[in-house]
Amino acid sequence: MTVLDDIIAGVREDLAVREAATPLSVLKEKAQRQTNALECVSRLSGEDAVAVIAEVKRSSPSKGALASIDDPAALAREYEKGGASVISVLTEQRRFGGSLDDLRAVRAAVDIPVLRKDFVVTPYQVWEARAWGADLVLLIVAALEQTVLESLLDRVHSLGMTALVEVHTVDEVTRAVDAGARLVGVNARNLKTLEVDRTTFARLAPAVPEGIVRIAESGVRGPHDVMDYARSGAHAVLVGEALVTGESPRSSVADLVAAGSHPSLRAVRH
Ligand SMILES: O=C(O)c1ccccc1NCC(=O)[C@H](O)[C@H](O)COP(=O)(O)O
Repeated sequence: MTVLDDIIAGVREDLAVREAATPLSVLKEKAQRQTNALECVSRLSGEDAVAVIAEVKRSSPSKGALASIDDPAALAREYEKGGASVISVLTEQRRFGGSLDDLRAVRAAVDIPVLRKDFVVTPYQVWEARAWGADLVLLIVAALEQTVLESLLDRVHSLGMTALVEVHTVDEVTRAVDAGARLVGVNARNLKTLEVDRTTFARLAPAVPEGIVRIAESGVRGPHDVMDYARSGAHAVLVGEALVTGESPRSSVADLVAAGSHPSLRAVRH
């Protein structure tokens, strides 16, 4: 069993408990009471600068406890003030210490789009994301059969949200594009070994067709990594650990945003 399999087994157990407590019909009513999801594709398309997706991440399978984050809303507000384009909220409980309550709190605290970052394997979780105010939902290609990926992507779009479709190989890029992804996230973290290889983005980016937004996920330690990813064609970066473990989340985000708009990157922007 891989780490990803293990995480998903736990996610399915927790999901069964929530499904027993809240019927899908109730969830749908809650989702329909939400204001419309915010548009995300153009915000992340890196027209003028590399966009920063800043993550609320308490712990991880690779590093264990990272930060206690007693007030995720306050952290998200700091990220927004630092210039983040999107807030990513890890809602998985067992390995990342997140929750849907974190998602709700962050949604209420900021004006920018919010990503539900979890291991989504059923439409119920997509409805949950909308019911708790998410604008984006992560779909991990490695965790999904192609027909399931396609139907989840359709559900995300039908609810007015955007999917961030995560890939780790060129074959997965093809699957993401065939399924209709508008945002493709290349994760430098191998979900089987948990090793981070920052060269993954440069290898996979050329396989992502023009017109699809390319997001570099994981392994950003500071401004130089944002610039390296940008030179390899990233329109946006997704950053967790470096922000939650730093001294000042607001200035850490601001430093990454400044790096992403560095004049030397104008020549490589496309
Ligand atoms: O972070 C992990 O250890 C991890 C392990 C298994 C599956 C997913 C994992 N992380 C989710 C993410 O994709 C990252 O939180 C995100 O890309 C930010 O990465 P980082 O900036 O390196 O914290």
